[in-house]
Order: sequence, then structure tokens, then C-alpha cells
Amino acid sequence: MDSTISMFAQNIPPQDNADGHIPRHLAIILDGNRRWARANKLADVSEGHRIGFNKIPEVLSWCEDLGIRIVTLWMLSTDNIRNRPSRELAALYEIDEDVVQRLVETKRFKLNAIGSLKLLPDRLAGVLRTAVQKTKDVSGMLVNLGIAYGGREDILEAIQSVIADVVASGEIEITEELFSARLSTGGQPDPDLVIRTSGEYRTSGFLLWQAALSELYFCDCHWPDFTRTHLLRAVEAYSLRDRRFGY
Ligand SMILES: CC(C)=CCC/C(C)=C/CC/C(C)=C\COP(=O)(O)OP(=O)(O)O
Ligand SMILES: O=P(O)(O)OP(=O)(O)O
Ligand SMILES: [Mg+2]
Repeated sequence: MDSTISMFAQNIPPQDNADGHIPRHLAIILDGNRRWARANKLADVSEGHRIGFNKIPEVLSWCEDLGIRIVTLWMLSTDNIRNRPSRELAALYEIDEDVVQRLVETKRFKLNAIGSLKLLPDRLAGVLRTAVQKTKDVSGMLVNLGIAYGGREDILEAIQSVIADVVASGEIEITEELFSARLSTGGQPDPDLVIRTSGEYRTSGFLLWQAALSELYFCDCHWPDFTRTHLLRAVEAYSLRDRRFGY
């Protein structure tokens, strides 16, 4: 760890992030797993996803140490489901089941599923529903699991829910607050910081509405190589940003 980062790390209050230097809500795009597998001459790209999966609990514990309250992980997109070979998807579904079960076992995280569960195999959808139910009373960090998540689908589902209410009750005033509450992250603060690994400079539709005012941080390393130092660098960069919200 370089000296700037260690100085920064020492100044982080363990549980209090009210001063705005630590994001309350951090969202991460766990990208670059297949490139990592190829670069490491692994026989199957799914091995990159498996190694990437192993990173998740430790990254969450670093986030806990920083006092981050909410972490959203994007682990499978609706575009991935549409466009990737079925063999790769089958492996990803299995890995996602394992991730979810491992996170439940920690008893440290309150889990929330933010994807379109109807697009998933019944077994994985069931594992996600059970995980949410089993962890509903956990008071620790809230972890949103973006499995079968797409920003456009999130918005479309929110629109459908608003339309259903309009049809049922006549007229309702559609405000930003009302609409935000209908999204998969309804009731939560928007992400303060979005990190994408792998060196790609795009969001691919992640939290399309919710991340409108988020700070973005692009990290060159692939997800399996993401370390605590990368996280601290991202949070340090965030702490130095001037968020103006139009002022
Ligand atoms: C490490 C584990 C368990 C899962 C990550 C698997 C995965 C498919 C990561 C990719 C990140 C993501 C869900 C969406 C954005 O990345 P990608 O689909 O590669 O977008 P682009 O095609 O735009 O590059
Ligand atoms: O993480 P993935 O599966 O999107 O792999 P890559 O970005 O390396 O193609
Ligand atoms: Mg990718």
C-alpha cells in the first residue's frame, strides 16, 4: 500500500460516514472476469467467474470496515442473459447460487435482490428469495444483489407498477420521489459512487436512473485482481470529488 493510501485509511472513522468522505452507498460492476481467465491461461472462462466470486465476501468486509452502509453488486445483467452462450450462463447461475448462499451464511449482510427474478432459472430465483427472507432482520450492511439486473428493465418495471396504480385508483401525481420508490432500490439513497473494474469506461446501463448523479470511478484491473488498495484508492478519489448537484 502506498503512503497516501495508508494515511487516508488511517483517517477513516470506522462506523461514521456522515461527513461525506465515505460513500453511504457504493455500487460495483464486477467486470473483466473472462479476460482475467484468458490472461491467466485458464481452460474455461467460467473459472474467471469462480475466482471473481471468491472476492465478493472479502470486498464486502472491506466495505464494512470503511463504514459503507449499502453495497450494490452487479453480477449478471439482462444483456448477459440475452447474449451469452448457455453453457457460460449455466455456470454463472451455479456460481451466483453459491455466492448468495455464502453471503447468507455470514449472517452479516441484509440481502436484497434487485434483478428480474422471472428471467432466472427457478432454483436460483428461489435461492435469492430465500436469502432475502432469511436475512431480513440482519442489522448489518445492506447488500443489493444485481442478478438478472438491467437499468432499462428496472425503469420499465417501475413504469408498469405506476401504470397499474393509475389504472386502479384513477389519477396519481408522478413525482421523482414516487418513481424512485418503485425502482428495485426503492427507499434507499442513490449510489454515491459507482466503481467499474476491467478498464471499460461505460456503465452498460447499471442503475440507469439511480446513478444519474453518482460519481463514477473506473479501475483498470479485472475484478479477480481487485484489492483493498484499489477500493481505498476509489474511495479516496471519491472523497476528493466536488459533488455539486447543480448548485
Ligand atoms: C464475479 C461474478 C460471480 C460475477 C460477475 C459476472 C459478470 C457477467 C460480470 C460482468 C459485469 C456485469 C454484470 C455487467 C456489465 O458487464 P458486461 O456485461 O461485460 O458489459 P459490456 O458488454 O458492456 O462490456
Ligand atoms: O466479467 P465478464 O464476464 O463480463 O468478462 P469480460 O468482461 O472479461 O468479457
Ligand atoms: Mg464484461
